[in-house]
Amino acid sequence: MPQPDPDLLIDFNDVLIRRSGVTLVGPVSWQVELDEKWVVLGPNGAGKTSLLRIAAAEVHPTSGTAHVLGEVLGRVDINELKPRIGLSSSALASRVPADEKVSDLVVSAGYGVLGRWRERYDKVDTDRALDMLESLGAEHLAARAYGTLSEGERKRVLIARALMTDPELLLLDEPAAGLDLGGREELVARLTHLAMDPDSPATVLVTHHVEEIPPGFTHGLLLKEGEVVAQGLLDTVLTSANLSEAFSQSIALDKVDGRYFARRSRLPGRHRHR
Ligand SMILES: Nc1ncnc2c1ncn2[C@@H]1O[C@H](COP(=O)(O)OP(=O)(O)OP(=O)(O)O)[C@@H](O)[C@H]1O
Repeated sequence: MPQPDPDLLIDFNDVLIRRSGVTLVGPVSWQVELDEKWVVLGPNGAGKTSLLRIAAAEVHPTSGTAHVLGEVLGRVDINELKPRIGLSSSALASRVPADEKVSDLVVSAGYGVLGRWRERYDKVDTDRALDMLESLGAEHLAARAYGTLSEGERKRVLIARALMTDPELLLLDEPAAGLDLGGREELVARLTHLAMDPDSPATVLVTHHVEEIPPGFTHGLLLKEGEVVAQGLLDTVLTSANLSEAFSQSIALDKVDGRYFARRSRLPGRHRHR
């Protein structure tokens, strides 16, 4: 087996997941480098979350080779790998107890647990948790119970938690899902700030919507029915032709101030008068 490239945080070669004889995603070959911010985009059921779960070291591929942070999945102790990966997902969100205090939820990531674990945490850790909350505009929520937060506040708190361990790789699965316009725009602004920070980790953001892509993201992987439609630099991947192929309808795409906006386009000639 070839030696892992130290500059590649994700290095998948012909990775495929099959369950009950059905291919969920793959074969996908995909490389993510140190300073890259990727968007994984595609319609419902395209295999985005399945791919992200391999990157999060939560599942092994059925076939192909997956290196994550230079380690081969299947050979490395996943418990050693996980603190190096920051993950925010709805699956994780649904496991947070409603009475969990926000500051405890964030600080406990540093101890590799969900929920309060120690009676007292080290001051350096509680300070860092507050810093992470502040970077997501959520420091005022530190003393609140998680169950009392709005959807947008929960998303930002979970991203603060994902950043707590200073991960080498940040994985965000549909961070804007369920947010209203204001909440989405607030989150996009925070993620833009993060993406522009030269010290921020390599990031993979999964979404269905091009409107949720923060400026500063560099690369895209477009999936349809488990297969790659296009991948590479974001502007070359996000085209009307590629989106139309992925979403199986004619899509028009605009880019304004670094943001993307998509809509269904009229079929050619349909509106013409004879
Ligand atoms: N354990 C499983 N057994 C069988 N099929 C599964 C399993 N897990 C996922 N699938 C199927 O695999 C396909 C890909 O699912 P996945 O969640 O990766 O897609 P997705 O692109 O993230 O979708 P969405 O945008 O709707 O969240 C879907 O058709 C889903 O029903």
